[in-house]
Amino acid sequence: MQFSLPDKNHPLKNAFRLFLFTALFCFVGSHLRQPAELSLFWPVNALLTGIFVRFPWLHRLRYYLVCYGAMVFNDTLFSGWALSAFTINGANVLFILVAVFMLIPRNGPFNASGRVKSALGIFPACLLASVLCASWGTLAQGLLFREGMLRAWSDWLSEQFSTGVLLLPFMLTLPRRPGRLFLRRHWQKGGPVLALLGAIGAAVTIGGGGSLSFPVPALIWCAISYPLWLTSGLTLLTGITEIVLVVHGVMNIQGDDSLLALSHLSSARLGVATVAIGPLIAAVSMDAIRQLNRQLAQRASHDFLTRQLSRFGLYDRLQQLDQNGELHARQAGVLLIDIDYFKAINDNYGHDAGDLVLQEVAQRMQQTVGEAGLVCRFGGEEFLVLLLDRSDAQLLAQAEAIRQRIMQEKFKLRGGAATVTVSIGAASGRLNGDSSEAFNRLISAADKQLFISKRNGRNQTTSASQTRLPV
Ligand SMILES: Nc1nc2c(ncn2[C@@H]2O[C@H](COP(=O)(O)OP(=O)(O)OP(=O)(O)O)[C@@H](O)[C@H]2O)c(=O)[nH]1
Repeated sequence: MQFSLPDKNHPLKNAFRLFLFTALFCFVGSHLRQPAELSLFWPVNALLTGIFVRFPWLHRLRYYLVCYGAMVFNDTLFSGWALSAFTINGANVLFILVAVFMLIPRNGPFNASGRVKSALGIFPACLLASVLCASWGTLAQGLLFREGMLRAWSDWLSEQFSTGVLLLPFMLTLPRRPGRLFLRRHWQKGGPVLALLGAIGAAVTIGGGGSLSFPVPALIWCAISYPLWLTSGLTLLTGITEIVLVVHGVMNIQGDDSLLALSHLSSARLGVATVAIGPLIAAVSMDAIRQLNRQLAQRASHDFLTRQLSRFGLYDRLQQLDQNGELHARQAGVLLIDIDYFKAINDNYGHDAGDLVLQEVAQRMQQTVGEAGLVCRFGGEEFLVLLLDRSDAQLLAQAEAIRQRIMQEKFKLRGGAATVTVSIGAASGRLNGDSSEAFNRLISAADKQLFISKRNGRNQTTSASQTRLPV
């Protein structure tokens, strides 16, 4: 199934299609007028709102006039109305205008996050649009149908509000090829739909005031299992089904002796239970989402292989410390540590062995600096150690301790044991002003020292304050 979309370059074609669309759904709506004057569903307002919000460039006076024309045309032709066709349909256009104005995306085209935001705004938008639409409509209708104003107003409002809230989420989230998307991804996950059918069946069988809420847990299960548009579609269908079943007396919300022998209270209790379980299911799934977010954050901030901070994680940690004022004016020491001839380890022992060396080197570094230092895999076979509040002499001593610890104990690799050495560049300074800038300056100073260590034969530490320590 693919929709034929409005085309910016063909205004006449758009106007023609909008006219037909509006007239068609007005025709459908006016044949749902029951029991008498007011329609059971008047979907055209919500449908047009959805179209105008999804295609904001249609939000032009001329297209509203086309829709209004189609509404008046339908009522003049099929309802036999004259002047009232003009006044009553003003209420419909008012609904569309208010809802579109509140939901239309203001920052650029209608993207996915815009849709979600619009979905959240549907409730207040429909409420305001329905109140205004019902007020205007009741004035016109009061003259026409001579009904009690308050009753007419509340009927009108509740119909417009419920139809808008049911239809618009679906309209705003529906993808272009829903059929193909559904078949490709979700056809095996039938459980939630079966539960929904079961819940509606139970509501019909049990009846009573609580039965309307029976589908709530199944709909939340749908929300967890299916995409937004599909859940919105199923919610729409459930809502329509319930209203139709109630109207035709199939679903008896007043309770009835012909139904299961359950009291009103039992039905209400079941209803309350299903409502209560709804937020619980939502809370459990939110908890799962939060856990997943934590795992993702952990993955982004830590290097998968060595389990040490990634470069991103280090900067993130520094930012946190900085925001807490824990870095200001403190002495920071940076050690840039690069494994010597690491390519040869890969070449001689294989990439897996190279990975083991990286893990073991990181572990030895962490054991040497302990909790006091931050160890980060800065990239490839290069590590960074950050130590706070150390004098230059202490920083160099720490660097030497790391170097010795890595060099002294051979690494057990498949096919033998190898001595691994590292070259270190050290730099230190006070973190005044912008801490991240000061930190970057330290890194670049340490990098220069690392280069000198490499150039002078590797397996040594060089520092900005005290050049080259002995091998
Ligand atoms: N096994 C493994 N190898 C890596 C990883 N990341 C980078 N390398 C390798 O590290 C090697 C770095 O090589 P070079 O930059 O030439 O450095 P080197 O051989 O250590 O030489 P020097 O630094 O000059 O002493 C490259 O062969 C990369 O493929 C990794 O995650 N695992």
